[in-house]
Amino acid sequence: MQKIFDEVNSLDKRCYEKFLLSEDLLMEHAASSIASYIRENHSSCKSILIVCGSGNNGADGITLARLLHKKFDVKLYLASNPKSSMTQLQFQRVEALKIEIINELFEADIIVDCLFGTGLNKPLDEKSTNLINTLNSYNSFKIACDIPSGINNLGQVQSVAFEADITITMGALKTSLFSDVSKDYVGKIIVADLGVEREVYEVESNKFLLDESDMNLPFRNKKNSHKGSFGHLNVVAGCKKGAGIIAANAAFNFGSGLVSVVCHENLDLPYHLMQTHFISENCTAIAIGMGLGKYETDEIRKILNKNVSKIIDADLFYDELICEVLNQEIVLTPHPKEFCSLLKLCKIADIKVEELQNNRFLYVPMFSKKYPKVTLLLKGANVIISKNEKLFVNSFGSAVLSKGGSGDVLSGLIGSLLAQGYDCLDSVITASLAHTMAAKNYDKNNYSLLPTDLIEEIRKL
Ligand SMILES: NC(=O)C1=CN([C@@H]2O[C@H](COP(=O)(O)OP(=O)(O)OC[C@H]3O[C@@H](n4cnc5c(N)ncnc54)[C@H](O)[C@@H]3O)[C@@H](O)[C@H]2O)[C@@H](O)CC1
Ligand SMILES: [K+]
Repeated sequence: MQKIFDEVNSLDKRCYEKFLLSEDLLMEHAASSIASYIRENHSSCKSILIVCGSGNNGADGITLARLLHKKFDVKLYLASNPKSSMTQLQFQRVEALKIEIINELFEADIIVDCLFGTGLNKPLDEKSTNLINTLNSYNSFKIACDIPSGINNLGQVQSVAFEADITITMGALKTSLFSDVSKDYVGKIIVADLGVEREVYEVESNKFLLDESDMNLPFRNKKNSHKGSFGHLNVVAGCKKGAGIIAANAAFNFGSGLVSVVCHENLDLPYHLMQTHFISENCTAIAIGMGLGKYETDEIRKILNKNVSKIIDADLFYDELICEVLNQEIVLTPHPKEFCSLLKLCKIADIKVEELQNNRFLYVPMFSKKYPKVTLLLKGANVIISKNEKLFVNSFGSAVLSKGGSGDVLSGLIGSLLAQGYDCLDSVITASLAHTMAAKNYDKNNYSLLPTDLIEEIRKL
């Protein structure tokens, strides 16, 4: 996993003070990283348009123009006059080289967006909005320097933002790149070193971006085993029984030795799933909430107080009963609307979904601080997992998963690992990665995925 930071100004400052690197040197490395990327990946392209603002993001762009001059047909567009001292210095350097400054935008082979970086501190005016809209309308390959212009430090987009194919971000990963809104703008993200290795530049952080290698699949490492060695998950099926059956099916395919669906009515289940009317004596984990609908409160309370690992989803986020278990080691997997209800029930905030979506990295830590034993997974374009003030982002999700039943599969995967003895955080991290990797491997199209297709891909991981 890789560290994520809310801000990097203090890390830049640490570089000046601790390693005696100058701002000029850092900027040279920033621009050099973009130049190397272009030389290595787009050597056959001819024209490059670099669009610069008045601050140091613009200065990165002006420096880049100098580095690529002569190798490519480089044109600089200055959206406003160089303001920061670094921008002015870099500008004098390109003037000395007679690099062409243009007043009209055009569809170059590559566009590099250096309009605003981390210094964006107010809404875009009409001129900047129009400029970004024009750049977005071009078919050029689009590179964002540090962060696509228009995304602020909270990962919010007020009107428009540059739609990058790739973002080359300076020094370290920033939280703002991983808001749900940012997902449509950042493209692929790579980190540029600023004169020292990344591990030297970075300090401690409690936020992490998950990599594929963080997925710890339940491969068997003991030969002497039987079905009881891999746990028994009970999935409580409610009114909408399909949800529970999907979860149970996913759980069985993800390695749980036994899976039972708990339901008072007799169900017609696939042969590998068992049915029980009450929680099994030997169950090692419970999944509850999906498709639950109306139910007997006392019965659910009894299940929630059973001393085994639990994953709770869906309908229970609208019931005050949930507040009774928040001091247990449990897993909660709400989508944004359910999380808003949960925040209200536990008196943290009374907010609408839009407010949450604009501030996911604010409300998730608030919840975790109040309930450190809970492992929370907030669904979204970029899934956020949090436990005891540590936060993990899974950015592998895609629109393929935006279908009914995907969440039930995820609950089943988490339940399966809990039943097999994983702790809450490990279950959630591995299940979430497996869920998104399976969706990524589904190669038909991005609209037709069925829960059964997803489970089929899980089987192939
Ligand atoms: N500090 C350093 O050592 C380094 C900084 N670097 C670059 O510097 C960037 C940050 O530079 P700055 O702090 O100068 O900020 P920016 O270059 O992001 O922009 C700030 C400038 O834009 C103006 N501005 C902000 N919002 C505006 C809006 N909505 N409409 C019009 N004007 C607006 C500000 O008044 C200021 O002049 C980073 O994103 C990165 O690209 C990199 O070169 C790496 C090293
Ligand atoms: K930018």
